[in-house]
Amino acid sequence: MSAQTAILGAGVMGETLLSGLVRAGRRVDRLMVGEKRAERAHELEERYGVAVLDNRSAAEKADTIALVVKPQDMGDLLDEISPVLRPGQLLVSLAAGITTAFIESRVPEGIAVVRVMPNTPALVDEGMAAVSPGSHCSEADLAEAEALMASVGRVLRIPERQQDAVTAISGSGPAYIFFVVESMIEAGVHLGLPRSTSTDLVIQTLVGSAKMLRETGTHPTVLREQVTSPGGTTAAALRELEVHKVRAAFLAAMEAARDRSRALAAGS
Ligand SMILES: NC(=O)C1=CN([C@@H]2O[C@H](COP(=O)(O)OP(=O)(O)OC[C@H]3O[C@@H](n4cnc5c(N)ncnc54)[C@H](OP(=O)(O)O)[C@@H]3O)[C@@H](O)[C@H]2O)C=CC1
Ligand SMILES: O=C(O)[C@@H]1CCC=N1
Repeated sequence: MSAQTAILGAGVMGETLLSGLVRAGRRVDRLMVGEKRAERAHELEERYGVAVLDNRSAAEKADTIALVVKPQDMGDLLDEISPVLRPGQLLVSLAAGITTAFIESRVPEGIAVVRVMPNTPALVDEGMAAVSPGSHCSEADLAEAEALMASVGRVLRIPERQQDAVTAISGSGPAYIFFVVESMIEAGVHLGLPRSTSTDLVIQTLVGSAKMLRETGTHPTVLREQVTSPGGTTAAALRELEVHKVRAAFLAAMEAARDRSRALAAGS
């Protein structure tokens, strides 16, 4: 992996990546952060002991540059750092919607670009990241981006045309799961359980179910059928979920996320 890595944009995702790299044992003197706000820069310096610079200085010094600003800010950021970029550097974009072609069109010819869709479980080293190479990207560049993301979870290599769908599934996915968890906790409270009891029950049920999926490799339909006793409680509940079209709602939600990712690519 390259000697120096810069993270430009230290919000939720940028800090998640930074903290993961530090946890994975990356030397902080090989990490830099680009941040405009003095207060936030101070906070990150205090918390991680990392050098916080202006974007241009960080980009100039780094071998690998992670771009972690909002999609709407990407054009301005690229215009800011483009004058100091040189062939041999690697740009790794974590932004939803933004294509490698867009980035390549804003930086000097020949710079390697990798597009990544990460997710926030990277904060606990259980991230899921999908990576796609741009047009000037070598196998070594792609491996470098994969190694960066592998420090905070699993990595999958995908064609860039699948990135908008991936964003809708694993990028936004944690939010859908948290929404389901919130809903189940509230339902437990409605049924008369203390909030803390309901919360414990729901979280352990989620963790146990996720572990079954991962460790047994059994299809979710089979696992669901194993819980569903004939004429029992689960069947009664699942009937309500079908009546309320929850399956169709998930499909519509993820189509909306996919379409929003495409719209971000178009600059809206
Ligand atoms: N959050 C998530 O779950 C995921 C996010 N992503 C992607 O990660 C990117 C960041 O998202 P997220 O972390 O949630 O957003 P945040 O708003 O939390 O973070 C963006 C950060 O970038 C900073 N920033 C804006 N402009 C610049 C600039 N020119 N130079 C340096 N820093 C800048 C912002 O500072 P300020 O607030 O001062 O403007 C903010 O701290 C997005 O592109 C998003 O699509 C991808 C997958 C999952
Ligand atoms: O909501 C968003 O746009 C970002 C991208 C995927 C998850 N969060």
